[in-house]
Amino acid sequence: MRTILVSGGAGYIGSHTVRLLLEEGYRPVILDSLVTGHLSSALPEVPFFKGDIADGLLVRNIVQDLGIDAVIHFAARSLVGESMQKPDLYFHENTAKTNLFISALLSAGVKRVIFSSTAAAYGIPEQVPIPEAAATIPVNPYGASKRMIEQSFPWLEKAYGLEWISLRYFNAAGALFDGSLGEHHTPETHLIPLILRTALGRQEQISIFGTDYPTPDGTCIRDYIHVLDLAKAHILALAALEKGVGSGVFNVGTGSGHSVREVIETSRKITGRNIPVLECPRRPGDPAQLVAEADKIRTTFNWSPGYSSLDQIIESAWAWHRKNPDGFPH
Ligand SMILES: NC(=O)c1ccc[n+]([C@@H]2O[C@H](COP(=O)([O-])OP(=O)(O)OC[C@H]3O[C@@H](n4cnc5c(N)ncnc54)[C@H](O)[C@@H]3O)[C@@H](O)[C@H]2O)c1
Ligand SMILES: O=c1ccn([C@@H]2O[C@H](COP(=O)(O)OP(=O)(O)O[C@H]3O[C@H](CO)[C@H](O)[C@H](O)[C@H]3O)[C@@H](O)[C@H]2O)c(=O)[nH]1
Repeated sequence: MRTILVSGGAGYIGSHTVRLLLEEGYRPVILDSLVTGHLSSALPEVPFFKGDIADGLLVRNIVQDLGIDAVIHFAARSLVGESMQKPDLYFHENTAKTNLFISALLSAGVKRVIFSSTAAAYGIPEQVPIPEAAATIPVNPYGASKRMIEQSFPWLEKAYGLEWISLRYFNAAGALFDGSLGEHHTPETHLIPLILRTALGRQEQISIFGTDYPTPDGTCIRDYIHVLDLAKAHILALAALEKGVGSGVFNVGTGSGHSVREVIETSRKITGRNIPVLECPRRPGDPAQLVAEADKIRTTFNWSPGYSSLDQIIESAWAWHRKNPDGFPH
């Protein structure tokens, strides 16, 4: 049985991936500082270490004591707006700490890492759908902090034999379908949770950031990917590294996009609730369209999304929000 260290395993995407690792017969181990994560999202049977990825001693002890075979590295700060206000925080938390984390892993003998990257690595895309080979010119420090780590990987591969896969997620969304696990960020900035909070009457209206984009209905288009499909991509990436498929960068998206208005309309249909909207100016830094070209991950890993229709994404997210209007208790 392979033992996988999951940094950020008490966060949104990490907690769903831990569930899938268990189902697929892996032994996950969580390292999380709980800076944005929730202890109550972690299962009691999964070993949990509260600590920082930059704590080299702790990391080496975990690797040695638990016999870590590979790492899935989710732990990061990921608020684009905050990164514009505090770029140094993002280069410290995401870039510097990840570099320390990987050094500690390598010194303890762990060579396989799956890394959470982002569509923000591309910046404003020149073409949509966006292929992995597109230019990467991030337009915010968050995207830059992740891209710098991707740039370090080939050097670490050459020097130390690091085997790495960087997954560039598009818009992670959705939850477990039984409402037992879902998305709880504070502050919440993502579109779907905010729409569903509005459906629950927790906020008066949902703001639409920009109605004058060059898209069919004037609102931004995004490629929403169900968190379980995202989790599956990590499992397949691990298997690929085990088989020696080789390191590289992969988009994780469906290859098709939905506008903000479409997401609101589908949410009205699924919740049966009134969802008032407020049309607002554009949010700075939002590209009109972000849609993945997803051929590389489909052909290399034989991955395909199973739960990423807009209906399935919103149904599952609604199950979580309705059952847990206040999110996780701690
Ligand atoms: N949510 C998205 O749509 C999205 C899109 C693209 C990329 N990503 C990336 O995916 C990853 C997970 O995102 P998420 O939405 O689950 O975020 P999240 O905030 O829910 O989870 C991040 C987890 O990492 C932990 N953490 C942060 N810094 C840490 C540190 N220094 N040491 C130990 N633990 C630490 C937090 O406590 C939290 O549990 C992040 O790297 C994020 O940048 C997310
Ligand atoms: O109240 C809101 C919130 C969002 N939006 C719009 O909804 C779309 C989706 O916005 P999100 O904030 O949910 O997601 P982003 O596309 O901004 O961000 C995602 O993609 C980024 C890459 O650009 C990063 O990877 C980030 O971590 C990830 O959540 C955007 O057009 C945004 O302008 C609204 O209209 N109203």
